[in-house]
Amino acid sequence: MRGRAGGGAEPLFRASQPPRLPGGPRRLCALPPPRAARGGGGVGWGGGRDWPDGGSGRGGRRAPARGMAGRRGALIVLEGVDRAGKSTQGRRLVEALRADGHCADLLRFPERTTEIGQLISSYLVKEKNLEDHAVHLLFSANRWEHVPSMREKLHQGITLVVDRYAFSGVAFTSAKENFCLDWCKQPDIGLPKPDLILFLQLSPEEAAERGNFGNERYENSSFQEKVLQSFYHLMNDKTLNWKTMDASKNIEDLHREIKTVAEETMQEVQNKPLGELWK
Ligand SMILES: Nc1ncnc2c1ncn2[C@@H]1O[C@H](COP(=O)(O)OP(=O)(O)OP(=O)(O)O)[C@@H](O)[C@H]1O
Ligand SMILES: Cc1cn([C@H]2C[C@H](O)[C@@H](COP(=O)(O)O)O2)c(=O)[nH]c1=O
Repeated sequence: MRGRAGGGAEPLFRASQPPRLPGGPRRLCALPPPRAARGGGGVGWGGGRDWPDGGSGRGGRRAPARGMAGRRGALIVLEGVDRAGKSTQGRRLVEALRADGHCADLLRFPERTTEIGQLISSYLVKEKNLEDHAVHLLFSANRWEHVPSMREKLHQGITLVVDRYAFSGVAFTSAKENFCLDWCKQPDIGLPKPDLILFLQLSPEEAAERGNFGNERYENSSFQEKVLQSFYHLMNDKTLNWKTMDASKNIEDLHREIKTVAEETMQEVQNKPLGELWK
């Protein structure tokens, strides 16, 4: 995801966007407008929040605290090297899930609109230099600051599609000199555990041929190759549900595969408790 330098990411789903009225299944979640939509500045928290009747939820009607059927949403993470297509697929997935009548929101990390996120952004665009350990902890803090709203939404029945998560945090920092995977994982222990991690596999060479590669701090192929190796180490962890997707496929074919796996996962986990990462 590009074009967020200087803070102020553009919303992926604008609050003004009219809710979709699916012809398919009725939505199972109903909730008040997100804080981000009320307070402004939020990104990806489903400004296009949809109520079952297509209403806004404002105007006196009280929303239930949980999904109507008591089911939780799935936490689905997209990972991969820079330019693998995570943002493209994340947007497509949320659009498709919503069109099918599911409640789904898109979130991305780093979430550059918060104070921590703006500091991270200025580091990534090379306006600011930060010590490597410190920036690693900032990336993690940026995730933790969103945990309360993530948990709330998941328990309200909203599926969250997350563009990068703790795995990027570990893969990028551990690709630097003198960082081990174990140290890098520590600050993210206990985050909500993803139900599915879609690894968009693409060689750094192919990724570098995609749009605007080379502008931000980590965008060079030799570093991205080290990042890829770190991802492979993380993928050996069989306590996590990694699925490798061939990101060299065209956008539509890849989208269809991702949607199928995502829907299976949503079905499987809806009555299961949300886990804690690396615990
Ligand atoms: N399957 C694909 N085939 C060819 N081009 C693609 C594909 N998916 C995405 N792209 C293009 O590659 C570029 C990067 O895509 P996108 O922003 O989705 O990747 P990303 O993984 O989110 O990148 P980053 O992590 O660097 O923000 C965009 O120009 C996008 O249109
Ligand atoms: C979450 C996270 C990300 N990074 C790196 C990975 C990318 O190079 C940038 C973010 O770019 P995007 O276009 O906004 O996806 O930051 C990282 O080093 N640590 C992290 O925790």
